[in-house]
Amino acid sequence: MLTLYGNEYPSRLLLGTAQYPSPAILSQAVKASGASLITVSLRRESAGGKAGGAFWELIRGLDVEVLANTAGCHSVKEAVTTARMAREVFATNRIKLEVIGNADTLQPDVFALVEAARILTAEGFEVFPYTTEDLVVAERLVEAGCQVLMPWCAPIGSAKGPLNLDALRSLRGHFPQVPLVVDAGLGRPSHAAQVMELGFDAVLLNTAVAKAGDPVAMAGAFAKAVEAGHIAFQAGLLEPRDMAVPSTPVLGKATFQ
Ligand SMILES: CC(=O)[C@@H](O)[C@H](O)COP(=O)(O)O
Repeated sequence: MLTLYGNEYPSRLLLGTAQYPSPAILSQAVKASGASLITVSLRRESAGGKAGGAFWELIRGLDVEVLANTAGCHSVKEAVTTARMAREVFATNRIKLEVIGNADTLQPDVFALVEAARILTAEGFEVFPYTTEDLVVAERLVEAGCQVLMPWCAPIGSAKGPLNLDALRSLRGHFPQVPLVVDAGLGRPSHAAQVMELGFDAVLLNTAVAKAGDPVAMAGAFAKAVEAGHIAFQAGLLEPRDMAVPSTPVLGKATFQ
C-alpha cells in the first residue's frame, strides 16, 4: 500500500488527465492504469472551458480520488490562490503544487515553490510539491511541512526518462521515511520500472500515456511496470559487479583424463 499523508492507496501509479484524444479514451485509460489518484489542473480546465461541465462530470464518474494541481502557475500568489480555489471546488486539502519558473523547460521555480508550500501547509493543505531532484530544495520543502516529495526525472512532456539517476538515488537514501513520487518526464514503462527499482514509492505521469498510439494499452503497461519495479526493489536487487561470477557451481564437475 502506498501511504500519502496518512491515506492508503492500492496503486503506486498516479495519472494525469490532460491531452487524451477523447473523454472516452481518458476514462478507459484511467481504468486500465488502476490509478489511485488522478491529477486535474483546475486553472487550465476552468479557464479554457475546453470541456466545461462535461469534463468535471467525467472526472467525478471515474470514482478515483482527485489530486488538483496548480499547473500553469508562475508565481507564489497565483499558485496559492489556485490552491485555495481547488480546495473549495474539490472539498479537499490535497494539492499538487506546481510553480513554473521557466517557460521552455517547465522547470519548477524552487524558491517560489518553497514559499508557496510554507504558506499552504500553514493553512492546513497537504502539499504534493513538483520539484527538481535537488537535495537541498527537498530539505527546505520538508522543513516547510511537505510530507511527500515529487521530483521530476526529466522535463514535463519530454519522455526522456530518468536523466539523473544518481541524484534520484541520493534523494531516496537521504529521505528514507518521506514518500517519494517521480513526477514528470517518464516516457516508457521501463523508465517507470527503473525509478521504482530505486525504491521510489510511486510515479506520476501523463504525456506518455495520453499521447501513446493506444493510451489504454499504454496505461496498462505502465501499471505493470510500476508494480514490477516495486516488487523487484522489495525483493532485493543484485548490485552490478565488475567481475564475472559463475552462476553454475563447478564443484563436483566431471573430469576427463
Ligand atoms: C499530470 C501532471 O501533473 C503533470 O504536471 C506531470 O508533471 C506529468 O508529466 P509528464 O506529462 O511528463 O508525464
